[in-house]
Amino acid sequence: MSFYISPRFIDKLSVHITKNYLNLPNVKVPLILGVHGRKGEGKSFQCDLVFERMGINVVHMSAGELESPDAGDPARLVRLRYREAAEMVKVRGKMAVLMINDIDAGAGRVDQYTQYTVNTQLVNGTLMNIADNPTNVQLPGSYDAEQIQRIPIIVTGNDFATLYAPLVRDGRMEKFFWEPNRDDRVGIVGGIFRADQLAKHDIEALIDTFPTQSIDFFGAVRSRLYDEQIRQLIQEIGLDRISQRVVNSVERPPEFHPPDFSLPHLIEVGNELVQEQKRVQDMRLAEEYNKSLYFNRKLGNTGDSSIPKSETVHDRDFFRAYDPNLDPNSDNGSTPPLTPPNSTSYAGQASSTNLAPEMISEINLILGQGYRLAIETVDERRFRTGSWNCYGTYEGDGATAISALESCLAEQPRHYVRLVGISSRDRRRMIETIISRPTSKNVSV
Ligand SMILES: Nc1ncnc2c1ncn2[C@@H]1O[C@H](COP(=O)(O)OP(=O)(O)OP(=O)(O)O)[C@@H](O)[C@H]1O
Repeated sequence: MSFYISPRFIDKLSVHITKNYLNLPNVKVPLILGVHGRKGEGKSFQCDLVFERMGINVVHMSAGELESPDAGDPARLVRLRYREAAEMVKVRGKMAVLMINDIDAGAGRVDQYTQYTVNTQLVNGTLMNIADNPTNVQLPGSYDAEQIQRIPIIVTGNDFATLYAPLVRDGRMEKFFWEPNRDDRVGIVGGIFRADQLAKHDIEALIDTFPTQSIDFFGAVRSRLYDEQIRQLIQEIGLDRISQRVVNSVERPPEFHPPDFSLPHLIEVGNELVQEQKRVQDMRLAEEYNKSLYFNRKLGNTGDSSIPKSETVHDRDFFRAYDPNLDPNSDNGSTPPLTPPNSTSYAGQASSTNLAPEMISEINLILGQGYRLAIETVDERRFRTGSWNCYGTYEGDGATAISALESCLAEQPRHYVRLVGISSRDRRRMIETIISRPTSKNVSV
């Protein structure tokens, strides 16, 4: 099947790779190309398509190989794979690249709670070292005086800010932020459905119905269409015999007729997937609620990169909210006790309330700390600029706050709603938690 590759993607990769094989006079070429962007937008997939189109060899590494119980192993493996690629060029007479997928998952440091291991340090150091001396990459225990072929390295990832900053600097890594525009999306999704002969206007309509979804989503929709026939096959053969029929059979492999590729059916299947994403998201919100309650209050941790960075409440402020004895000027990073505060339980919690228990707990938590509670809302457009409106502020009485929140959620179902705990002493915003997101649109996970 011939897939679509974005021309911008081909251009960036082909120029980077070719440039690394040329001897440009007095030009220092970065060895690493970092392709970063949202998950599931086709970074790795398109890299492979470009390599295939260029007819070049690839040596792959993945995030999982960048960590090991034995310190030093991953860094050694990076060197080994790099040298393998250099050897390939020599033997096969073709360009080769070293491709490291999802590097931030293996060598990145997400926050101060992610362990920065010896391996993380060594992998970052090794890549820096290779970027600085690409023709002199040695394996431990031996020294090869002969120079080796310079091999361009392509890395993909979601958030390069988690990588060691000197590795990402311009002389070592050229950066390419991959965010498909509508034309790219139409081309790529058209490629996914090419064999099914979907009309261009149907593809456009499908993309416009799910504008926030990544490319990966549309591949999953296509795959889901075959489920009905597979279910039927299992029923016909029997659950106990399906294994033999599929894996170890003298019969011909089962055949499937083209499923229903009509636009309404695609949208129906897409909506099912969105519902499942939402369930995952809801679970994650609950988990984050619990985690953030005791550890940190970074609003950006919900995975929604559109949350403005200015919304971040610093951990120290949060802990200070729980421990007023902490010196407000101290920045010594001393670890606060990880025990939850004694939140005053709100005795009048109405059993008839429609609010989720987490929302009630959040209200209790804020009022229990003696803070003023503010309910703030914002529509989807203004959410990106962080222009929240105050719905109301409440003090002391939990019942009033609960009924106000109920009214707010009923009145503004298409808005983001957050609860804010404000210190009465200095009016600082000590806690901010988004407790509701728009239900009308598909918010991608
Ligand atoms: N050009 C394309 N043509 C057809 N399908 C594509 C294309 N690009 C991406 N896809 C589909 O999207 C899926 C996700 O792509 P890929 O794994 O490359 O995303 P990614 O951006 O690297 O994601 P992550 O950051 O999560 O690793 C692929 O498995 C494939 O099904």
